[in-house]
Amino acid sequence: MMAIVSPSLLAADFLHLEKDIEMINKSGADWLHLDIMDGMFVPNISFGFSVLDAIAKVLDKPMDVHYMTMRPEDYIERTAKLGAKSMNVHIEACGERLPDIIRRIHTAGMKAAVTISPDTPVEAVRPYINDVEMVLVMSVYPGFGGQKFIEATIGRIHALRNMISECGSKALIEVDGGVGASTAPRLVKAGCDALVSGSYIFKADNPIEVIDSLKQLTL
Ligand SMILES: O=C(CO)[C@@H](O)[C@H](O)COP(=O)(O)O
Ligand SMILES: [Co+2]
Repeated sequence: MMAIVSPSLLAADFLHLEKDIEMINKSGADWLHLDIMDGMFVPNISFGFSVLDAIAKVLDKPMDVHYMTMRPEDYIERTAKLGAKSMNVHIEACGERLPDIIRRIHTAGMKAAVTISPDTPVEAVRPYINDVEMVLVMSVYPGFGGQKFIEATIGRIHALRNMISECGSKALIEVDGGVGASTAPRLVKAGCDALVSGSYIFKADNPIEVIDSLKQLTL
């Protein structure tokens, strides 16, 4: 099976977003990854619903929305209204509200992904592993694009892959941060199903070819 590729729009040219969305539509990308930040959960602010609404009108691919916010549950219905495929919420932000948030994401008709930052043990997702469609593993500290890949992520992906098979879960593993030519093949080998990649794709001379090269990585 080919890797799922989800380009992260954070690295796009925000003055010419339409051009980048058209490129994504033409490309072999499976999803479009959209990073929402609130300046509280992470020390940065990205973009909000006025931008998401505009994107939704021209985008042909499913939206993979990554909430780096303290209260993602406040936006479940609006995210579903956009037509988003999945909502990725951080375990560190949701705490004990997580089971209810997962239920509400499903009721709104979306797939739910539980997301873990680099310092959160992989074991923290075990209680939810049969309830979510995906686990998003951060391979950088969330908040900014263009950071260096944290090598310890490879071991974390192996551990998560083992947990998923032990528990008979169908959850996909997605990885986010510093994914490029030297890291993507090792991540897929370790058991990743889906690769989020921002700078490596959008800063390339030929982003469509880069997306294809990531897709060629077989699971
Ligand atoms: O969620 C985030 C950052 O917080 C990511 O989705 C980044 O946007 C990935 O960018 P690169 O590391 O691939 O440049
Ligand atoms: Co992201």
